[in-house]
Amino acid sequence: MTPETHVDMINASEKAPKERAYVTFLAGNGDYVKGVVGLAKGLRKVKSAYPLVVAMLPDVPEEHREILRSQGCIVREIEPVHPPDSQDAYARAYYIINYSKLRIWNFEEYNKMIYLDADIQVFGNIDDLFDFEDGYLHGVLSCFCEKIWSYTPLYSIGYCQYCPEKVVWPAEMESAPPSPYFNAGMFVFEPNPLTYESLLQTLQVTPPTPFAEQDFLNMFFGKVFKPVSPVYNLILSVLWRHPGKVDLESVKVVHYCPPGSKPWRYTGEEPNMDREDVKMLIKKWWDIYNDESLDFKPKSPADLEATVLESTIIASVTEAPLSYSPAASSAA
Ligand SMILES: O=c1ccn([C@@H]2O[C@H](COP(=O)(O)OP(=O)(O)O[C@H]3O[C@H](CO)[C@H](O)[C@H](O)[C@H]3O)[C@@H](O)[C@H]2O)c(=O)[nH]1
Ligand SMILES: O[C@H]1[C@H](O)[C@@H](O)[C@H](O)[C@@H](O)[C@H]1O
Ligand SMILES: [Mn+2]
Repeated sequence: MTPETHVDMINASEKAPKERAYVTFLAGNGDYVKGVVGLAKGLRKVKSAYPLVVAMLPDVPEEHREILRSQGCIVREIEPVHPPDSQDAYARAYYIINYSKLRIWNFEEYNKMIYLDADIQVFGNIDDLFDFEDGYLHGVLSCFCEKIWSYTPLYSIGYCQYCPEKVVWPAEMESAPPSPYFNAGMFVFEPNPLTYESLLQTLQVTPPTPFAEQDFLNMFFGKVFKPVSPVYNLILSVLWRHPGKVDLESVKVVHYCPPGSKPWRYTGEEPNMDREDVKMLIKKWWDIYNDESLDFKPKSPADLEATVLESTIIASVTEAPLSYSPAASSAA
């Protein structure tokens, strides 16, 4: 290889130390692939120095993998992780999808990664999160105010981590206030084979709970969780549940979590979806998604080939496609 060709081949991912990457997760043949494309373009827009790995289940069609490779993503197939007990087919699909996320702890060639859900968009550079203290799992607190939490005693007394001072903890309540609980749509973690094995073994003796891997990860990493500012994962509903808590101007990451807020399915009909701030954030997501100048542009055919080559297959298991709808997250 001549020095010139080498210079030609350098792209953002090659300039960065190999051992850091963003990672997202994709399952099924539905429209979450649009979320991943949007995220890849968003990371490019804010000039992230690190590549985006897409951990995906075998049921993601080749056509979608191709779209992601052409957007510069590193495609990595993962084996589904099955929940310990048998549930009905619908709940089972929900648990398999969410627990499979645990495979990312096995991405040993990286020593630090930032996980982002596919329904997340970055509006500011968050590479600084990689420099947060090693040995901890960094994430943003969940808000307990949405109806999806109504099965918990927390919800019935109106307790939320965003305003703990609002509720005096009732003496008759059996338990103490919960320890800090993070939203599993964004977290900074360190892949490690021992942690990975321990995660999978612990999962096999842990009965599934409604928030699946989010509950599980909170339990598993409880002692090493460090909360970071909500600007690194603004759960959209915090805008109306805790107005004034987060300054939209300073927000770097938006999580289109509440029902009806996935930008690629947005109709504006669900509760709160007609708010001006929500409409503005939906538009900003589409502006990035539609911006052709943010498409991945390999500097040379060799550059494209390098991206494709990095997309190695970890494991391939032939399984019947999973059927899942996000509504299951509340029903499970
Ligand atoms: O059919 C699907 C469903 C989900 N996903 C992936 O799984 C992620 C999690 O799903 P949602 O974003 O729809 O879930 P929510 O953000 O609404 O719910 C929250 O709870 C979930 C578990 O109930 C997860 O922990 C999630 O990270 C957390 O933010 C998606 O972003 C996407 O990356 C798919 O690829 N295909
Ligand atoms: O904070 C969020 C929020 O409350 C969502 O409604 C719920 O889906 C998530 O699981 C949670 O982490
Ligand atoms: Mn999400």
